[in-house]
Amino acid sequence: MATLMIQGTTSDAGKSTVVAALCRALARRGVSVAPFKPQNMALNSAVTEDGGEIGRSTALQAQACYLASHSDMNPVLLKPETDRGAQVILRGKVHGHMDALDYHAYKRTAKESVMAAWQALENRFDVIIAEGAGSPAEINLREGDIANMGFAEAADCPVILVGDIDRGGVFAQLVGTLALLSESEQARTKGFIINRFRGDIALLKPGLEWLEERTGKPVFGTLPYLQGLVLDAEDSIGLTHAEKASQTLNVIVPALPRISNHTDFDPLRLHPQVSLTFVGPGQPIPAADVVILPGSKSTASDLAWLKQQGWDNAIQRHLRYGGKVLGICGGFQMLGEWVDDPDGLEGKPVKVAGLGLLPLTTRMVAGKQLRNVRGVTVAEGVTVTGYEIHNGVSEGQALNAPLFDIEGRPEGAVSEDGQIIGTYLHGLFDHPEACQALLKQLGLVNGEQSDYQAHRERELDRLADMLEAHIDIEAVIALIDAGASPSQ
Ligand SMILES: NC(=O)CC[C@H](N)C(=O)O
Repeated sequence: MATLMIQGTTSDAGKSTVVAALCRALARRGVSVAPFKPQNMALNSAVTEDGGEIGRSTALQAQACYLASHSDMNPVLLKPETDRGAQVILRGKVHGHMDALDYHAYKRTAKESVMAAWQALENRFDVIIAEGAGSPAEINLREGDIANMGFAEAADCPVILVGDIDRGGVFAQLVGTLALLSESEQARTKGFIINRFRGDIALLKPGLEWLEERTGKPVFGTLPYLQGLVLDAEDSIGLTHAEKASQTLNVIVPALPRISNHTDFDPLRLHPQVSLTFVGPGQPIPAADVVILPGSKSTASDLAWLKQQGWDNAIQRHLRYGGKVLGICGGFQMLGEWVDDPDGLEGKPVKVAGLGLLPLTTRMVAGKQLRNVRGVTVAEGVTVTGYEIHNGVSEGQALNAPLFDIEGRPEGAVSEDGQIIGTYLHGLFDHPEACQALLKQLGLVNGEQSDYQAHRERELDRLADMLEAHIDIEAVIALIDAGASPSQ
């Protein structure tokens, strides 16, 4: 039983990717390994096999280990609902809503859950690859920390620090981060990984030697910038998309302030016949074949945002021109007549008018619905898989014409003219046949099959290959075996 923690000098330094790569590299060598992220802040979540909710990036790392995901792999998940408050998920279950100050105080209690979850994993697996959050040098958040060094110290595990050279200033990132750590934290930091390097490594060499000399710690390797990597993102939306050979179906998605599970769209980003564009605030809304309203952590406030941006009128115009609209989860709720949140589960108590495109109303009720599902499309009987994460319960006539049949339970809605479609299912494009069938319903008549699951598996292997080629993995394994002993 041994734990290694990967921390980063900044958010988005590539920790999740390094952890996924390391997990796959070790798992395919036959090591019994599991991922662990003590605390994550993200609106992309997954339903675990034990019926809990964790960050998607951790669920992907579980897949990298050939494991089903488990709530213990990410015991604290913070899902921001406003700029200052978040829903706190503890070991897979909703604990409540807290603002930043309350949470800071609550961390001491949360730490017990974090350590209990880690213990449970340690009992099941030989190696745990833990992932930090943000940077360990956030000195204002250091007290009672559970996300980075607070966990590493409690678990007494070694740490590797990842710096992102693509942002520039990587030596300052690494040396500066180290300088801000306490002596014991510095000692447990056993070396570095430089991420996202492009160019001639010969030019970087003198810098790496300087870094090793200056800190007395090794650089385990320098990872290249990976082009076109599409894997479940932790939170931020990568707005670029590769050029497509033939652009057939133009899909636009408003980048809602509280968009949740935008990973639903990854299969579309990769699909050779789909051009997917996220439209941000203030951007003109381009002409499109399909508008998809994504999931939202705060349906009512995102709906207000949508109206402020003029999307309600744009969608009406889009429909008049024969376009189609798909709403997923929060987006589905927005398509109805009312969204009612009497207890303020997602902010303040409100009742707001929806877009009025489907005869249904939604009420937010306590007790989150969390489930992985499997069913068929009503139109063609094609297999679909997905998962549900929502408080809302919808009612109304629209539900009499469902989109899916989930083992006898009608799910979603299709308008009479087929222009407006809604569903609570996330991950609905993941299954290749479902993706093809749904794109057909959205207007792509001769759609090819695009297998996103197979893509994910290939990408994980590609990541592990890349890691093996550029990192001294034997040294990393030796570090895992040695633990946090004061070797340097
Ligand atoms: N995942 C979602 O889009 C959730 C929708 C909404 N916030 C609810 O909880 O019902």
